[in-house]
Amino acid sequence: MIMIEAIDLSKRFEHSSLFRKTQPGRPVLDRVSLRAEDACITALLGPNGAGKTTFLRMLAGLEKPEAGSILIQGQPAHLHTAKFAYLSDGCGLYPRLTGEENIRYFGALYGLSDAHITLRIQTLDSHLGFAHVLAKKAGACSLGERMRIALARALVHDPHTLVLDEPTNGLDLASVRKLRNFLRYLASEAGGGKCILLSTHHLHEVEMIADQVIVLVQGQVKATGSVRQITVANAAQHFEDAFAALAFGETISCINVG
Ligand SMILES: Nc1ncnc2c1ncn2[C@@H]1O[C@H](COP(=O)(O)OP(=O)(O)OP(=O)(O)O)[C@@H](O)[C@H]1O
Repeated sequence: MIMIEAIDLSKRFEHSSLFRKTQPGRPVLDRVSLRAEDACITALLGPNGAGKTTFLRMLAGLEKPEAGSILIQGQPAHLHTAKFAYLSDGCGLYPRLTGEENIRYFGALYGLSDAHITLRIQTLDSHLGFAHVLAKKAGACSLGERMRIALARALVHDPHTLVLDEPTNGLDLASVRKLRNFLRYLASEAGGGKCILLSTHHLHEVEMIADQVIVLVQGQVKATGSVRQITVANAAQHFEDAFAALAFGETISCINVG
C-alpha cells in the first residue's frame, strides 16, 4: 500500500538568511511527485542543497508547500500525526533535559502513560542501545549518543510512518548496524510493515538497506527505482557511478578487468 504520496510539490523560499541562500528564481522543490510504500524502506538521495530536508520537513508539516499536496494513506497528512515520526537533521533534543526526560516528554505529549513509556524505552534500548546515556543531559551527549536518543524519542509512540533525516549521522559502525537491523525489522511483517522514508548521503547505506531509491537533484526527481534498476538504467557498473552521473553530471567510467 502507498503510505506517503507527494503530488506536484513546489517550494520557493522568499528570503535568504545570513547562512542560507537560494538562487533567485530557482525553486527549492520543483513539482516533486513521489511515493513511499508500506513495508518498504525508501531512501531519498541527492547532493547538498537538493531539497531533501525541505521535502521531509514538508511531510512533517514544518514547511508549507507553495503548490501540490501530500497524502498519507490517501488522506491529508495532518490527520496522521499520531502515527507519524519525524527525525530532524539536527536531532532537535532539549539540551538541558536528560536523554530519558527528552523521551518521556515526547511520550507524554502522545498521551502515553509512564508505564507504557518505560516499556517503550526498554524495547527501543534493546534495538538501539542507549541505556548508558539516559541519565546524561542531551547537551552533554556526543553526536552519536544524541542521535540514538533522538531516534528513541521519535519512535516512542510506535508510529507507522517514519520520516528520518540522515538517521545514521554521527553513529559508529556498531550503531549503524543496529539501526539498520532495527529499520529492517520495522519494515518487515513481524515489525508491523512500517513505511520508512529516510535521507542519507551514504551510498553504501542505501545499497545495504533501501528497497526503493529516489534521487532528488536541484529540487527535481531525477530517478526512482531499486539500486539495481537505477544502476542498470544509467549503464553503470556501480551504483555510485550512476548516482554521480545523475547528481553531478559525471560521465560513467567503465573499468574493464581482464
Ligand atoms: N529557511 C530557508 N530559507 C531560505 N533558503 C532555504 C531555507 N531552507 C532551505 N533553504 C535552501 O533550500 C535549498 C535546499 O535545502 P535543503 O536543506 O532542503 O537541502 P538538502 O538536500 O537537505 O541538503 P543537504 O544534503 O546539504 O542537507 C538550499 O539551497 C537551502 O539553502
